[in-house]
Amino acid sequence: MSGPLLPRYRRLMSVESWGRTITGVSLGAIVGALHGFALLALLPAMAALVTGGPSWGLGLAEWLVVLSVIAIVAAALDFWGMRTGYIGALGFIHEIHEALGAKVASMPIGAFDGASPGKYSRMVSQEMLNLGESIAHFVYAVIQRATSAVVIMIGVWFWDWRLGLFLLLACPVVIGLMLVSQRLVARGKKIAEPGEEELSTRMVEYAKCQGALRSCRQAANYPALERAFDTSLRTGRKALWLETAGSVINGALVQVIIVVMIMMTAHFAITGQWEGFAAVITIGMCLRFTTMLEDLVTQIIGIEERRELMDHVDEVMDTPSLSEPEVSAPLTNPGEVALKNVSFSYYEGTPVLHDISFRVAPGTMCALVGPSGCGKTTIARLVARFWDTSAGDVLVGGVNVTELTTTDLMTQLSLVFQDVYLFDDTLEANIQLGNPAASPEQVRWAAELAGVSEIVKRLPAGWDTRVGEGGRALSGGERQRVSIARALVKQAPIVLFDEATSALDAENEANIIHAMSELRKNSTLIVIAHKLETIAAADQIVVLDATGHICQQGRHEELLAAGGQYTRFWNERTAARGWALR
Ligand SMILES: Nc1ncnc2c1ncn2[C@@H]1O[C@H](COP(=O)(O)OP(=O)(O)OP(=O)(O)O)[C@@H](O)[C@H]1O
Repeated sequence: MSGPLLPRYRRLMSVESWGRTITGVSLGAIVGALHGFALLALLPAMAALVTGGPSWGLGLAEWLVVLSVIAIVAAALDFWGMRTGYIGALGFIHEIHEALGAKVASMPIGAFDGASPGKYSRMVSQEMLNLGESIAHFVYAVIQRATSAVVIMIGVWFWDWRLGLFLLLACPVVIGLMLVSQRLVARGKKIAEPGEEELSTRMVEYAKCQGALRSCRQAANYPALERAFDTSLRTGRKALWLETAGSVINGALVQVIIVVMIMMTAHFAITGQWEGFAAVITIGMCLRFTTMLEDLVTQIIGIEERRELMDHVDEVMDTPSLSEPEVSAPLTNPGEVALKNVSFSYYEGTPVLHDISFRVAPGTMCALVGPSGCGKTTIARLVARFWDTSAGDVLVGGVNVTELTTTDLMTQLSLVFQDVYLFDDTLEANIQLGNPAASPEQVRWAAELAGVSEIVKRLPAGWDTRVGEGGRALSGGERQRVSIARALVKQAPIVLFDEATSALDAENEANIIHAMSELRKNSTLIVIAHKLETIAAADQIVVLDATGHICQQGRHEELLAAGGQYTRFWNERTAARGWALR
């Protein structure tokens, strides 16, 4: 979504907050009009002061009363308007957090692919505050200054038509130059932003990958970071030129208006068309008017600078949500998983899976095997509906996953993947996440079985140790054990298990075997299998070739007897293991 900002705010706000914002902005417009009237009233008031007689029907004392009343009323309305506007903006900040949270929860998991975590954290922290500030402060100020300017431009005709005409003619020039200046600033930002983003990503990468960089002797001069620095410097310079040009146009514009106004007024005074005092008053008024215009431009640029933040929010809000039914269709065969003629591509035109069909009966174990990159993990992701298929159907419990609500689908599944993310909380809390209703005994039982208790013994604060963001205080194997314990407490009818590719130590290996046999008692298991023992023990093996087709399917003995890709795969693996053991 693009276009005027106010409607974009509108769609993200509750009726209440929007109402407050509109009240605030309307009060800002009234205050602006009063400021305009006050400035205009200064003209006859000054005339009355100089001549000692009435001007526009009122004497100096009366004009002073008028000015005082305007000042008091404007100050009171200004306070009220700003306060209401700020309350509206605070409501907006609260609501946008909720709206983004709800949106993120309804987005397909695949939509997060490639998005840097920094993008979301920046959006919900600094950017939200800036957007709130924009509506509370900048929009209010723009409306106020713009109304003042309009009132002055109209009112000045009653003072002197020549001045009125000048302001009227100056207006399109002002707006035109303002737009040019604004465009230049915005263009500068657009040019600089990708370079800045790349630089910050490379900086994080540089810090995180120090180990790898040092081992490659690139720690001091990491080429990707140097390139990012150069690009950022180059685009930053370009942006600076454009922004400076914008500011110069802006400043020059105000100066030109001031000079022309002073020259006009001086001309009227010299040619005797105006009294000397009238000329001085007019110059004063014109100076104030130009300051007002300058202010207006600054506020508009402030809003424009925040437009980009609204683009970030809209990008998330416009991401299509996962379509799901209000109520799930009833399961016809709990525990069953079936894929029917499933094809899938992450990017159009580059299919990863082709016409995949297989059925895993409830309570059985299916091993997915095949060369790296053939699509095994993708199959597991489609079962969990991280993405929707390009063609064909995925059925869980006998029902198409698109006919289940996300909550109901997730109730059916436990996911034990390799890239386990743990929350910065205690181990207990991380396991309990699998089933918040699990008793402490159940959590300990799962922890014991998955080998988490072993980890606890080694940690300084035992069960109370926090595992750090993402679980960085634990090794990869340990994190997977926590994930297995989660699956054990959840006791979901179906478990999707991605076996570790790396060699595990004997302790880890034994724990995983135990946990798997426990899971197998009550659940259907789909394992992305790497260990020969797991593969041989499966009730069914689905063999994929490098192109993402199923090339063989059956039990271990049948497949070995049939020859072909599975036999080659098996022989290679057993040979490799034999080689490793010798
Ligand atoms: N999020 C993604 N976006 C685009 N392409 C992807 C994405 N995830 C995987 N792929 C690509 O899809 C193909 C299948 O990947 P997948 O992870 O399913 O393979 P795999 O068989 O599980 O591999 P491995 O055994 O090495 O884990 C690969 O070519 C991979 O590069």
